[in-house]
Amino acid sequence: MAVVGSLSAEQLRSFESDGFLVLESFSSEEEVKEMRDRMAELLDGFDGASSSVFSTKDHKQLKDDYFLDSAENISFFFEEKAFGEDGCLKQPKELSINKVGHALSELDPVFRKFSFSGKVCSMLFSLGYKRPVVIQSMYIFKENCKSEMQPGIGGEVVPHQDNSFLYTEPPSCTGLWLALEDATITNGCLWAIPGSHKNGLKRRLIRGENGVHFDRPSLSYDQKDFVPLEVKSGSLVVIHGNLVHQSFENQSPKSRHALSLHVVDTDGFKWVGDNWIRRKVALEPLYVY
Ligand SMILES: O=C(O)CCC(=O)C(=O)O
Ligand SMILES: [Fe+2]
Repeated sequence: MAVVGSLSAEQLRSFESDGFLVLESFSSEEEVKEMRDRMAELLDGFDGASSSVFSTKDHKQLKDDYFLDSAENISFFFEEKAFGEDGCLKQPKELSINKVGHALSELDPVFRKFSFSGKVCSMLFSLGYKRPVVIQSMYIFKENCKSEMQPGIGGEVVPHQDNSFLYTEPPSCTGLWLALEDATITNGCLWAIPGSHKNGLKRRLIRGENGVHFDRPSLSYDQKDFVPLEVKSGSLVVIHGNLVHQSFENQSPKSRHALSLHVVDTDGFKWVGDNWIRRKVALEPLYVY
């Protein structure tokens, strides 16, 4: 496949210097709607019987087979706050879901179409990818609860670097975060520390015999170093694998849907065996250069 790079020298400089880049109007309204409608359909078909709470604060559930198996299927994860003391959902399942993942790009035709699109490929080509694969794809809801009784069900994502979770030797992960709704400070937009990608990878999540653990304790970051990345629906945020980023709870009555793809290179880069994702079937590359 012939690919040409779509990023300008100025955009590449900005990415190099900040560790992130916002591409406005990357997706059209129709494309965004198609993905949102498709997710509504997938949720409709989900019975809620088999699922797992997902929280970045508590890594116990990562041991859960449901999570580990989700590397190669389309799984549904509930918000921590979604359940009452009786163990029942406090509100309809559409408002209780944290995310759906982690092989949407591989298995679902609508998300696959976006992931393999010419514009995604040419952007990755600009970044130097030779044989990129979407190693992880997820639809993040960060839902409001549409009730004044319990605002902010959409949970926080604590500060992290994506290379901690998706490690190649040498590191090659880039996050492609597509806003499927406007993301603002009040509904839990991304926040990042500009330039933090230059300070190296601080820790890794290791999959061992008995589930997963971090090899080092978490670092504390100064909140005043983070800048908010408020973006319009359809904007793509390109995230360097070592960039420190986070998001807060949704404190607003508006949801904040997003599609997050994580790409690694498979030409000259080795997917290490102790990553949480251990694929039985190799992924199809977006292109081969
Ligand atoms: O959507 C969020 O709030 C966080 C997403 C994230 O950390 C990522 O896509 O790498
Ligand atoms: Fe991330």
